[in-house]
Amino acid sequence: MSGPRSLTEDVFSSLVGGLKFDKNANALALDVMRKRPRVENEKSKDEPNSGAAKNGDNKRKSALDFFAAGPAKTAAATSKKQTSKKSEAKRKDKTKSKTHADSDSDDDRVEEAETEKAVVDANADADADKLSVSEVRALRKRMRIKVRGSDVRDPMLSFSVAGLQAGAAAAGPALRERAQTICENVERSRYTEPTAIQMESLPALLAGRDLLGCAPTGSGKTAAFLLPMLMRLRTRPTKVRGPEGLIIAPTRELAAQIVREFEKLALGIKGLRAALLRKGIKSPGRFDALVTTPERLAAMVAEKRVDLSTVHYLVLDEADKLFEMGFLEHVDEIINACGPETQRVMVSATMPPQIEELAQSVLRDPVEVVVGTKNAGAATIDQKLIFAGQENGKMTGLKQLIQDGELTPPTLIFVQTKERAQQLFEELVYDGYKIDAIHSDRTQQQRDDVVRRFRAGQVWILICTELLGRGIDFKGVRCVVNYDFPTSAVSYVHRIGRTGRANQLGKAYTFFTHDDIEFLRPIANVMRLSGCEVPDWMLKLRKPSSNERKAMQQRAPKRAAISSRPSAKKRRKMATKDGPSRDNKKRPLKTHASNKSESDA
Ligand SMILES: Nc1ncnc2c1ncn2[C@@H]1O[C@H](COP(=O)(O)OP(=O)(O)OP(=O)(O)O)[C@@H](O)[C@H]1O
Repeated sequence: MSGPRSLTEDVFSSLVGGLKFDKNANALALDVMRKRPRVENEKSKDEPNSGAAKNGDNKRKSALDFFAAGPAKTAAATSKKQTSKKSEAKRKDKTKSKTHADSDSDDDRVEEAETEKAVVDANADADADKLSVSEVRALRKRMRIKVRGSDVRDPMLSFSVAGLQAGAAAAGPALRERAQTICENVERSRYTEPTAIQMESLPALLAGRDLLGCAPTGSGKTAAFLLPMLMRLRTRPTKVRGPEGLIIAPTRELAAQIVREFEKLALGIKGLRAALLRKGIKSPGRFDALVTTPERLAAMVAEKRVDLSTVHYLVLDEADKLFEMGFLEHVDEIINACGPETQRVMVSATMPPQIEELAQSVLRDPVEVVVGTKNAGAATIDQKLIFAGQENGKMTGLKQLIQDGELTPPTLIFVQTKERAQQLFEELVYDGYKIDAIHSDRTQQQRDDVVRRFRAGQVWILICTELLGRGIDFKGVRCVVNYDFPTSAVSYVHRIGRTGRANQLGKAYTFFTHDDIEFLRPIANVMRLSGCEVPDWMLKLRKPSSNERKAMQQRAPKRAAISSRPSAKKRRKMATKDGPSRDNKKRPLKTHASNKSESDA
């Protein structure tokens, strides 16, 4: 008997040979296909390829507007800001009178009247911020925002109590206080204005819509889904009822970071708590929001330790990664366990077309937002390719970069495997750099410790694998080095995206050898789309076939070990010819700085 196809099967067929997505087999997907109208608010095609490199400078400039505080504000936006100030003053008056009413009486009718008044006030205040249709169109064009979907709301130009409350107007005066607290937290975080993705996501998500958001690395997608979540979660009695919000991320490191961001933005909101789902966690259902990796959650659902039927706001962060094989089966289970009414949010800096189609199939009448050029690197990153000839040329090249002062700390160096992370660490640790390595072979405590010390500036160069490739926000990272060539353009975009975040400038160096040349073109293409100079010959290289690309993604190429020591064979030869081999000379004890704390523990 053949049952309905799962998402896993669908993605598998898409990965093994063209997308054969069976919409009819999936009731939910079928429903989506019937219901989803496709109204184009803006031109939806990506920028044409030609001329992109020529216009690189202009593109970089306009792309910097992801953080709206950029210099080129439209007159419209400025005048609306003044209006917004007026409405904020009005709002303060109203808040005063509201507080007065609250303290004077606890009569239910007063409470009801207040609810209605607050809703009307919020809408009126939000209306004061309203742009005309042509202003909205001009703003989106200037900020390179494309929006698709039915009944899309206007962008939110400022973080205001009225704006936050108007979106979620149904909830009444208690929410006004919450919106006020959120705005204070936003201000404390020094978010002066919403970024492009936040401008569009907030109104849609506050209104309860599903959303698919694609915006460059470091452009504020986390707050784009967290702020509406904070407005949409209900404060509840203390008894255990199950989480209302759920955020899935591909790595524990990213999940932990999202919890920290939640706590920062929710500070002072009574009764709203988020937790990282850990093995030993007691009664996870008592938290309002859970943040987790798919495997951990699926395991706990299977053990019946978490019930997801209460979830009404589900986020898939780094959604395209979560729809890849290995994660997809669990993600599929999680989406089903949350129930069909859950609001679904998917965001990422990259969204390959076949994954996008899959993601679309689980969204209902979504608003789609694309900021900048899809699948390109952030325009704040100066990207460079370095030809190293052979494998051992990379070490020479790296040391040269260090000597030339190009590796401004804090720096991240990406390699393709944990073994190579260890090898590179052992090569560099003797040179006296404040260096460490993070990969999946290290214990969770070591990983947490390394991340903490890197954030604190105690580690200047951090060697890492793809484990840190997605979503991690180390604010000050000035430089990223791809010591090993990334296995896909998507991986490249995310790796280099650890720098150049939040409108800061960053540098990215990528080494390539003779063997990497066959996969150079997709990376050169990303660079061109991001507005960087690339030699013409790279863009004219043969395009790797989709099978070659898939093979490369699944298995990184074999590379000679990173070592300045001669190979074992050479050492044996040297030992018989020249007496004792160099290997017999004792090297200093090699330890990670954090191994100490591990053995101390
Ligand atoms: N409105 C804002 N103004 C200024 N800074 C902001 C704003 N929103 C977010 N940020 C900051 O920008 C940085 C990047 O944000 P975030 O980590 O959400 O990026 P992202 O888009 O999720 O990146 P990635 O694709 O790599 O996951 C963070 O340090 C965050 O605190």
